[in-house]
Amino acid sequence: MSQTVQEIPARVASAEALRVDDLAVSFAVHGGQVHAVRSVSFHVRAGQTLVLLGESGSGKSVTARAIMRLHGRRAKVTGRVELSGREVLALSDPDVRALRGSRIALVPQDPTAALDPLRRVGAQITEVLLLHRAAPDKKAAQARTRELLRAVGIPDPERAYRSFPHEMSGGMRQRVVIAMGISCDPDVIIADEPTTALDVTVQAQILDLFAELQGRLNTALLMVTHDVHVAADVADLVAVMYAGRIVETGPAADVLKTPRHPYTQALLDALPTPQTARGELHAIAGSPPVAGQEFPGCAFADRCTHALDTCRTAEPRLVEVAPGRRAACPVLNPTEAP
Ligand SMILES: Nc1ncnc2c1ncn2[C@@H]1O[C@H](COP(=O)(O)OP(=O)(O)OP(=O)(O)O)[C@@H](O)[C@H]1O
Repeated sequence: MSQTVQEIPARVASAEALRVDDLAVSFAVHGGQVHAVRSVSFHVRAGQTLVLLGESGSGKSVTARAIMRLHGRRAKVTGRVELSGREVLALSDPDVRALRGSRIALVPQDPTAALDPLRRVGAQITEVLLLHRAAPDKKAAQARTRELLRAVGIPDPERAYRSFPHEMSGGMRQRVVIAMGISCDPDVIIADEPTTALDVTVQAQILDLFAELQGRLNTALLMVTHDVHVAADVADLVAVMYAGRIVETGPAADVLKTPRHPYTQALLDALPTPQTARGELHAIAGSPPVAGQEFPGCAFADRCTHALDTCRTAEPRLVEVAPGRRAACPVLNPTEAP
């Protein structure tokens, strides 16, 4: 018999759902390699939300796609990705396909692209349930689809069930994609800028929905965003990315309150506040690195107000700066000489 969302047993809160170790992704391009992601390591436990935060081009989406093995043939991926104890990068293609949608689900930025425009919403969710054998038969899958549409806050699930995607608002479509994502009770949900395409009030509703579902389902959530407010809203842990690397990571409340890397500080300084007068925004000086740009030292040095000469020659390592917190800036976090 199929389970309702409320009936799904709670996962063990301390269980590690996703572990990424030393992930590196590079792309073969004309005349060389673009190193899009390097030395990325983190883990997310059941019930936790980790936000990958950074500007456009920092490597957030490439990281998310590599975890799901959606990186394409031109990419070279090294490192380890462990999903509930299974090594994803070593699995065969059919095994990875079986994992996607069942143990790990993706909620993309654009819900329209994730849905078939020619098929009714209910049929699309029912199909996912049957494909992954999450319901014993069609009737049970249809009943569970209605339950899922209700669980993601769609006011008239019956009508939504029979609707085509274009008959729904962007926010409702994103709820449908989330319903599809949680349909097989995955261990991990990856949400890649899930609210960027939505207007502000709908954004807040969708973030509330993620929080509510997390409380109920105890799924691990990896969210990708460039928006500090989104990170502050949903994250337990945050990993700040710059030029393909994590430059700072730790509990979101600490990292966003007392950042220990100049890039995180700059991101926070660039936020408008109710007191910010027009024209007074502190945009981060300089521009982010372009794809393929290589740095002998710290990639942020040219934009950093704290940079020393050594920052341009020696690559900073991510080191523990407080319990549970790591940052890759020896200038803000000097260690005592041996
Ligand atoms: N298929 C590809 N071939 C070559 N380079 C790529 C490819 N996909 C991504 N990149 C490069 O990898 C880097 C990281 O891209 P990524 O999409 O992860 O950034 P992001 O932080 O998610 O930003 P955005 O929010 O704009 O997607 C960028 O420099 C991008 O140009």
